[in-house]
Amino acid sequence: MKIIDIEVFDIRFPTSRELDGSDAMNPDPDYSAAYVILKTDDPDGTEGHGLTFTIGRGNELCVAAIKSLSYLIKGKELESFTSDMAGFWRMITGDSQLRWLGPDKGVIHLATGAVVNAVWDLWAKAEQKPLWKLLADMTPEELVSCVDFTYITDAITPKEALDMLVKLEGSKKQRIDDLVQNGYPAYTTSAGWLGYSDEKIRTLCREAKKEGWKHLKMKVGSSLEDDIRRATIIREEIGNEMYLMMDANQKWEVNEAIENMAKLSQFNPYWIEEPTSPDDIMGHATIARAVEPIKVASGEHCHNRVMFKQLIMTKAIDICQIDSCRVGGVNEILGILLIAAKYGVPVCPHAGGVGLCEYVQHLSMIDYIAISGSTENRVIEYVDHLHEHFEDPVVIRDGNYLAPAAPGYSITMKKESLSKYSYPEGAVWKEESIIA
Ligand SMILES: C[C@H](O)[C@@H](O)[C@@H](O)[C@H](O)C(=O)O
Ligand SMILES: [Mg+2]
Repeated sequence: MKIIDIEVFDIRFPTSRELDGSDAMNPDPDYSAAYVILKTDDPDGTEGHGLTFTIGRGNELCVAAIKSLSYLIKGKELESFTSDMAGFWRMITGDSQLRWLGPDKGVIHLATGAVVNAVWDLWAKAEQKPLWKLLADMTPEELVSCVDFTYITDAITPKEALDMLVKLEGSKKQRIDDLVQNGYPAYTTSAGWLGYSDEKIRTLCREAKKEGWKHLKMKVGSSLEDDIRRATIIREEIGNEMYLMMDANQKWEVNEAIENMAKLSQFNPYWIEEPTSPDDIMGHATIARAVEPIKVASGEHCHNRVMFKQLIMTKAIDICQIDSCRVGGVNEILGILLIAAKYGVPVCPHAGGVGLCEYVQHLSMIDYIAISGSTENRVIEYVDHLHEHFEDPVVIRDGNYLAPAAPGYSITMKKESLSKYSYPEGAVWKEESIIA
């Protein structure tokens, strides 16, 4: 199967109108996707779809970067990539001129996420399997051969990775059966957005409890007084049994984070997420020591495996929050999952955004099946937005993600949505400019 053309779309959803997705750092996000379709010469019309997530302005930069990368895959056979997946990833991230824009960070790496994920989607569709199953059916050798170990061999070598996977191989089938039957545990962020009124938070918390959620995440980082008022409301509604997580979205100085968490500890938070700059490894380590037993979580703005390696090896984070497109797609994620498993750090993927729930369910599932072999202390984020735009949206039952069955990486958007939400020419945005 040859990739003969690449289409790229600038898709934006006006979520800022209702303040869905709002937090202390990002008060008015428009959940957006730089969306790519790989067209092939397959007579059945098989396509690979992928996206990278942004929150609105600047999405056009990711679109442009995807176009810049596209010459690396256009006209190539899918098999030439899948026969050496680590080599494919090195090729995409190692272009002698484009690499200068990163390496492995920023807009060019977000674009890499979209392109790499589209190739994985295409492969899974060609094999007629959901992505998690494509990965689950690989031998330990095959799975390890998908990972580029450049710059992480001090944390884990290919041989160590292989030994870890071989140990879990015999019990894989049991975990697959468990997943298919029961799904993978999730937590909800849908009630806790910062821009919601107290009344709305109250209602959504009550509903979340009724729906059977066991974990709920709220936003903090506005004023401490405000955070305390909102946490009081939330605990009143959800009681003391449910886990409550807090997310500061990088708002605080290191010392401020420690002081504020001392005050917020009365609400018994399970973790504090992104307490400070995502690049501040020492700062995270300092906070983690000071706020124990509250855990420190981070990763949605962690741009590559090398940063994750440092955060994990220095025990700066207790919870690793991979983001399916902030890093360069499935290959790099597998490397991070391996590091996290070796050092015993649970992975709880970030999924606030569009399409991220659809993506990360596959990643947690393969982590459970073949890499960490555990769901203990692990939950996938869930947000209740925009799933209706996908052909194969996530399914939640009793607070668990059910294993997707359709072939691919679950990221194919409906044609009508691609057209209606295209920016700025789609109907939704035209309406907006008429109203304005
Ligand atoms: C702007 C976004 O909605 C963020 O608030 C969101 O990704 C958040 O950090 C999360 O953890 O879900
Ligand atoms: Mg977050």
